[in-house]
Amino acid sequence: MIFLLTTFTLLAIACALTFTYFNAKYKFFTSRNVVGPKPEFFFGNMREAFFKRRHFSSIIDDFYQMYKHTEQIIGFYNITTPYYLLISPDLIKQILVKDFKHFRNNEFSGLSDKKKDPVMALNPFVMRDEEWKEKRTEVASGMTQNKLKSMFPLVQDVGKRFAEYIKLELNRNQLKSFDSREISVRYTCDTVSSCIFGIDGGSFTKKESEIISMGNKMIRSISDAAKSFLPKRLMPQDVQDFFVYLMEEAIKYRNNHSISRDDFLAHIISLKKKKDMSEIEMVAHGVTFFLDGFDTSSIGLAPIFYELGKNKRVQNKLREELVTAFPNENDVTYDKLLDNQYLENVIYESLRISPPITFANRECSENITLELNNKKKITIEKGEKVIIPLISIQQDPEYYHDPKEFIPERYDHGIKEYRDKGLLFPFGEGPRECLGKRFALLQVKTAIYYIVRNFEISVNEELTAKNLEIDPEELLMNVKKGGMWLNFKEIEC
Ligand code: HEM
Repeated sequence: MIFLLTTFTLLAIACALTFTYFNAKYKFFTSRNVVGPKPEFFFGNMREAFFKRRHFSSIIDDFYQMYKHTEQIIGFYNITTPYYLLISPDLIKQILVKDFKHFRNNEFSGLSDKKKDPVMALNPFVMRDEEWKEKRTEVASGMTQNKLKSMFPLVQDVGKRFAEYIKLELNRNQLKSFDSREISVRYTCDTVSSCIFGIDGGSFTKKESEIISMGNKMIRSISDAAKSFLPKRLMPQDVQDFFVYLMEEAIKYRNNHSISRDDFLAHIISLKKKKDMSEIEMVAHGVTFFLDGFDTSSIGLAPIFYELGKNKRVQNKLREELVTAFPNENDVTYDKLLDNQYLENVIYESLRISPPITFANRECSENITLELNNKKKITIEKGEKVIIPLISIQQDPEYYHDPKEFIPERYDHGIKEYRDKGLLFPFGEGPRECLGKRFALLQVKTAIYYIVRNFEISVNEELTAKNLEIDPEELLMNVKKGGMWLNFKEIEC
């Protein structure tokens, strides 16, 4: 009896303490006079994301819709962690650009442990403060216009092989449907393999190439670690060994064959000489390029094919534009392809509707007081977290008429206008903007060119969900549940 009573009392105390703990946590925003949705015990405002019923960004979008007419900034809880959600484009620009020094790190900064995870810890995405600045500059200087120009023939070669691959598959089976993401991964994997390691990734000749399976293993491991928000090893040892080996072989090959090319590998080799860089640092730069160039770019490319498949008017107009601008294969130059306005509009319109990264986040590094329109002031303190709902802004009917519709002509007067107003930022904004933006655009434009010139694309409505949703299993990335299935018909033009 005494035992039962003691157990019962201890349980009651534990419950009371837990309840008090959660309650205290949920006073964070009320104590600061910041409004937001009411949290519920344990889950905060993220019950559906916790059970993977909905994607984090869809839930954030509900909050955005709830408060967009009344607030510039609100607060919500992920379990017990408070997050500020920025609603006003002006405030977003302020935090990403003007007050960057107060928000120079993102939440994933410091996620990986330098000793356990030497390669991933050197990726600018997870680095902080001065170290971040140094590494970002090192990677960015390997992606200048000149270097990208010298990589263009390599990307072009993969673009041609991409079209050949689809033709070959269609010859085998005319009725075959392709998962847009799956074919996009094959293409992006081979472009980065060629540009960084100087190798053929084999994505168009093998069912699953080794480099794709290593890339996928790395992505799974990062995603698991990010979900737990604990410092963990992001890159499994066998994946690290694989990339170390690739880098060693690439450098050996280049030295033994006296190849001189102004590309990313040449940049890494020159950094080694200049800065006495270790082998791991060299591999880390290669992996930074590989990781996003393979994964994020494919997530950005897949919906472009899908939108073109759904919108025959835009697809035909784009094809006509490309045929007029590039009557012959020799006319396809780096400058002309990158300058093609309609192609750029098509890409940005798809990135507006389906940005691969649906929200950006920042961690406050120096206290700051924000003055809001209603004269209210909010102080965000060091260590506190802020979310920028990229996808919600980009789909807000207040800023875009028919926001779900794919209308590249919206940018006929320029994309800059939307960017300047803080309404279009699929690559983020400010000093921490996507480091590979220029390479990504080159990669995506080349793929679209070769596919649209060679095929008529249509959506397989039977295999593709009517209302495409973001897969709730994904933490950050906008991968569509069930995939986007496409049919291709070879054409001559
Ligand atoms: C369509 C393709 C891509 C999209 C839409 C995209 C988008 C983004 C976004 C939204 C961010 C976060 C920006 C922020 O927090 O403000 C980011 C960061 C980053 N991206 Fe990309 N990205 C793409 C491709 C690439 C490629 C090809 C590379 C490398 C070659 C790359 C390298 C990076 C790196 C290193 C960061 C972290 C930058 C930092 O924290 O300083 N991305 N990207």
